[in-house]
Amino acid sequence: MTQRKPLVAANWKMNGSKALVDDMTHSLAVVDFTAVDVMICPPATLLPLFPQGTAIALGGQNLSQYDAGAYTGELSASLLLQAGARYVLVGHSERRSLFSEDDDILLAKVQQAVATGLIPVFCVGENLQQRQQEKTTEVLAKQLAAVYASHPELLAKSVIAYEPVWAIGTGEAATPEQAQQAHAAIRQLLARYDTVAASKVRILYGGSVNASNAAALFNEADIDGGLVGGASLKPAEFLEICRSAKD
Ligand SMILES: O=C(CO)COP(=O)(O)O
Repeated sequence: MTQRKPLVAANWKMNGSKALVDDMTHSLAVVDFTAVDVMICPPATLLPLFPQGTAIALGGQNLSQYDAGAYTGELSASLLLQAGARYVLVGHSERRSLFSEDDDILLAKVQQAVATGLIPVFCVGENLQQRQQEKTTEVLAKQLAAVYASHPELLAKSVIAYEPVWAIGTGEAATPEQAQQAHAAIRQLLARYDTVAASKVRILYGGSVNASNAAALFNEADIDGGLVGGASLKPAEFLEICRSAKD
């Protein structure tokens, strides 16, 4: 139905090893990459350990808002690119809440990524209290506006990830209906800034995706793949999730 090719992305967070790089690469060799794009965001030190010349794309989990200089411990977009990344997560809820990344920082990060040729995967999502107070759309609107209202040209270069905070790492995924409703709202909100880009942008669902619930989620009209945490550390299960995504 859609012209959007699905993307299934792994976020290993602060997990993984050289052994997992090898196991995952081996396991994913059988994916039909004409039907789905697959991307892995390992810890940055593991990026160069992935073999070159496979169809698996790589991403960073975070980047600096600065381009170079005296920023001890930080990694620039250019360093990630040179380590093999093509994508980078920006604004994951763990970065927002645990590392105090605010709207201004996140805009700077998306700009750094795009200026350097990385595709930002911009993460948005409400927490439980916001959902219970029926503020989900309002929260999504504010998070998206922080980047795309002032810089609509960044949308055509982005991927969006909808990750409701209450579904991350809890085993309680959004239902396909809940997720589709949020994805449709995101697409509609983005259409304010660029209608064409909004219809083309891939919107991934993240939050307790596993091999049992992936197909039903990916089947929804505005869900263009997933951003998978815990289940992306298990090669056989992650392969199943990749296989659940079709055009
Ligand atoms: O945060 C996530 C991906 O970025 C989701 O994590 P889980 O799949 O472990 O819920």
